[in-house]
Amino acid sequence: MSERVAIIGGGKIGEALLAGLIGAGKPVKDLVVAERSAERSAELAADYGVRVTADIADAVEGARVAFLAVKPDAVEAVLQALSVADDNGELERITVTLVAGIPTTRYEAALPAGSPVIRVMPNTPMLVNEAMSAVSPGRYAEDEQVALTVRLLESVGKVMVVPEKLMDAVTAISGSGPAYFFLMVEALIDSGVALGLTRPQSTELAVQTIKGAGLLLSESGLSPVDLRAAVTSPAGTTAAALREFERAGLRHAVNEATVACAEVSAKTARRVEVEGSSQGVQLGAETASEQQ
Ligand SMILES: NC(=O)C1=CN([C@@H]2O[C@H](COP(=O)(O)OP(=O)(O)OC[C@H]3O[C@@H](n4cnc5c(N)ncnc54)[C@H](O)[C@@H]3O)[C@@H](O)[C@H]2O)C=CC1
Ligand SMILES: O=C(O)[C@@H]1CCC=N1
Repeated sequence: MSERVAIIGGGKIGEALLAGLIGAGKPVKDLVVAERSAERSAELAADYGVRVTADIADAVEGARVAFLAVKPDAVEAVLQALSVADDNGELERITVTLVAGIPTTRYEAALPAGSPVIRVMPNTPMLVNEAMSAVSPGRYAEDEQVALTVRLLESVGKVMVVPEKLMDAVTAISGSGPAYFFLMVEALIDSGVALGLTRPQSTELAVQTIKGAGLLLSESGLSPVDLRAAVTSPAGTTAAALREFERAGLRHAVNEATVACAEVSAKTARRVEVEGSSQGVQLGAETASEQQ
C-alpha cells in the first residue's frame, strides 16, 4: 500500500477513513488531508501526525487516489479546485467520492474528460476497521483502478461492488444504518435506567449486547430469524418484549425510515443543484435523474 492518498474533507467520515487506513498500516507520510476549517486541521494534525492543508490542489499533487469526504453541497467547490489542479502526468488520479446522493456523472462532467471516478458509500464503523463500503465504478474507471480502491477500503472493513442505481438503497441500509442501531441502544439504556439499573450498568449491558448480537449474526452463519427464535422461550420474557415491538409497528417504522432515507439520497443531486443555482453556482450538466 505505497500509493499516496489524499482525503478531501477531514470531518467525521474523512477522519474515519484516515484513522482506519493508519490503523491498517498505511504510512502517515503517504496520506494528506485537505480541510478548510483551521480548528479541525489542527485537531487532525495533532491526533494523527498527518499533513493537513487547506489547499486542495496541494493535497492531491502526486496522489494516486483522492477521496472526497465533504458534504454534498460542498462538492461543486471541490470539483472546481480539482479541475484546476495539475494533472499527475503519468499517474492518473482516481477520484473516489464518499459523498451521498451525487452520481458519478456529475464528477465526470466537471473533471477533465475521461477521468476515472468511483462512488463509494461507506459507514462510520470504518473508525474501528469494521466499515461496510459499497463501491460503484463510474464509466471511465478501469478494473485496476477499481481493484486499488477496493483494496484500500478492504483494509478498513468489508466491501461490496454494486451498480450505481442501488446506491440510494445501500445508503438507507448500511450508510445511515449505524445511526439506527445507536438510536436503539440509546433507548435501551434509558429503559434500563427506568427499570432500576444505574446508567453505567445499563450502558455496559446494552453496548455489550449489541456487540455480541452483531458478532453472533456475522460469525454463526445463522439467519436473524433463527437467532431470534433461539432467544425466545415459549411464553417467556423475550416473547413478551417482541410482542410489544410488533404492536408498536417496529417493522413498519424500519421500512418507512429506510424509504425516507433512500428518497433523500435520490433527491440530493437535484437539491444541491437548485440551492447552488439560487446562489449563482454552476453545476455539471447531468442530473441524477438523467443518470438513472
Ligand atoms: N457521517 C457518515 O456516517 C457518512 C457520511 N458520508 C458522506 O460523507 C460526506 C462527509 O460527511 P461527514 O464527514 O459526516 O461531514 P462533516 O461535516 O463531518 O465533514 C465534512 C468536512 O469537509 C470539510 N470541507 C468542506 N468543504 C471543504 C473544502 N472545500 N475543502 C476542504 N475541506 C472542506 C469541512 O470543513 C468538514 O470538516 C458527506 O457527503 C456524507 O454524505 C457517507 C457515509 C457515511
Ligand atoms: O446522513 C447523511 O446524509 C450521511 C450519508 C450516510 C450517512 N450519513
